[in-house]
Amino acid sequence: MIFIDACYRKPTPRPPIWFMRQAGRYLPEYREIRAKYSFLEMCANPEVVTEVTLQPIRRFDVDAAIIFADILLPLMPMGLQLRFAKGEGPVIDNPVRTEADVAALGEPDYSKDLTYLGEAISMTRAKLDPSKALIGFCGAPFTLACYAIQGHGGSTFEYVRRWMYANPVAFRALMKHFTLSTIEYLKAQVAAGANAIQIFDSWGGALSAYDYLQFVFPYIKKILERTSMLGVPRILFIKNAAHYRSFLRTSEADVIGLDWTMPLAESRRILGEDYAVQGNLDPMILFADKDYVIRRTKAMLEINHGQSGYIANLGHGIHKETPIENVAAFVETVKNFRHDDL
Ligand SMILES: Cc1c2[nH]c(c1CCC(=O)O)Cc1[nH]c(c(CCC(=O)O)c1C)Cc1[nH]c(c(CCC(=O)O)c1C)Cc1[nH]c(c(C)c1CCC(=O)O)C2
Repeated sequence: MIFIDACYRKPTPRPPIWFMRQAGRYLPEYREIRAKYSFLEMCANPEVVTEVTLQPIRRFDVDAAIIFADILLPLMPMGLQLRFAKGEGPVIDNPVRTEADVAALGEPDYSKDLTYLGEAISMTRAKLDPSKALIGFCGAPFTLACYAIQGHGGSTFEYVRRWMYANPVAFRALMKHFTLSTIEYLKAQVAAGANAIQIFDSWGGALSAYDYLQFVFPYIKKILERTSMLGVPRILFIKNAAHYRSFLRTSEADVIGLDWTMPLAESRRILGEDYAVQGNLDPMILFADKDYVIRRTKAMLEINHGQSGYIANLGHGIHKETPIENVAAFVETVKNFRHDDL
């Protein structure tokens, strides 16, 4: 699997490629299925999950599939009432507001809870070409806490930051709870057949470097420490984390995911030789004309010319209105890239 080789910084004939949110609404074949089910109904149906996970592989022949699920699913067996409201994104109707709320959270048991996810992973792995990796994933404790505390998404997470500083004991208890359950959640995904895992700290960039180090990073490190024996590469993606790069290299991740605000060459220098990197084309570039998409993709690849340990990806999830022909151009440009292209 060239994706796994690149995660471990082994040489590959070309960089592997997949992209975040590759199974989703920009695909007409996804929208067709989505018209028949709610999002959560889709997630709970292993046949449907297998089908939509494989859709981008069939269409673009990318090197890895990411299992169709959501970072917020594990909150449900903890007693948090999750729903996806039209036009609003995820909503939790009973957010965590007190220390007692944290103490009352259930501890999921993945031999009984969310078993559909393991079934979907095994089913997808069986149908996926052996040369392609299946990626499992989770939300990082801070991003999960953002939804659990605030009850919905946002951009600045002011309420979460305020709550964190006002209730540091409860905040740490919540982070610990999410950390322990996430370790079990990832173990269950690998046991079911996931070949790699990605930790999404989508809102992690909202803090100062000092506060991320104090309140958040120790829990990420714990997850990485406690999943090292699983024998699969671990990708750490923290959105808007340019100000954290100097200490990211103290984690035990195998791959660091970069968004488009973190220059590739500079990030590689800061992270050092021990990490592969993944990213980082701005997903909005896929709205440009096709020649520009190709040019910018080549420019991204050339930065990594001759270096192993690089996985081509977008800098965040693909937008639901992205023109498919530009997605195809992006993937083809990577798949046709050879070192002698320069
Ligand atoms: C923050 C976050 C969530 N979910 C996820 C994150 C972290 C990644 C990121 O930062 O984008 C992760 C996620 N969500 C989904 C995947 C599937 C795998 C893939 O990448 O293809 C993954 C990896 C499916 C999904 N998760 C969701 C959809 C859309 C569901 C639909 O069809 O309506 C999909 C395909 C719903 C979801 N779930 C979440 C949001 C904010 C939304 C609403 C998005 C929107 O409405 O634009 C929470």
